[in-house]
Amino acid sequence: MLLIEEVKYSNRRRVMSTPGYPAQSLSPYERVGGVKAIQSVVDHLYFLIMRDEQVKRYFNQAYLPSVKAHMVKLLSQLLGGPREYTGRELDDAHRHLCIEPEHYARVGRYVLASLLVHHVPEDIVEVVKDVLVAHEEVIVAAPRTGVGWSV
Ligand code: HEM
Repeated sequence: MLLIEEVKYSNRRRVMSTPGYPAQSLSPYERVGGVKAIQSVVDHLYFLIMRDEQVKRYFNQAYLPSVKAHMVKLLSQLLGGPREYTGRELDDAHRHLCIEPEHYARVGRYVLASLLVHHVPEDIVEVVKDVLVAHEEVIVAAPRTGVGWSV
């Protein structure tokens, strides 16, 4: 089962209606700038991860272009974009890595930092943060919730 599901937004922003154009509501995916913006966020995320001595070793055996492509699709789907994620379930993708809780928190902070430096609206950052907290137990070896989530 894919545990990260599309985030349902109750507070979809209404774009001001222009005479002749109907009001539209934008998904979080559209609000952040679509796939190009999400690719930039993910590039930045792995830039940070691969410069962190504590976490980069987990990726020694990984084929990074594929991991990044899957992360782009997962994040896009989470934010209400196309449902195109074809990677493994998150528990299957991470179980063999025996990830420590503090390393999950480090990567989580990098996710949030990457969103912030790309000027992703704060309400969307908050939703991603909630998703990260909620999915720690799927990804880490022995979860210890609630550690180190401030950026
Ligand atoms: C923060 C939440 C995380 C999400 C949403 C996430 C998401 C993903 C996704 C979508 C993949 C690709 C799956 C596939 O290709 O089938 C992946 C792979 C991977 N992730 Fe994560 N990940 C997270 C946290 C972490 C953390 C904390 C680490 C290590 C410190 C990590 C290390 C890896 C590695 C090494 C792979 C490649 C595994 C392999 O190829 O066997 N991930 N992750």
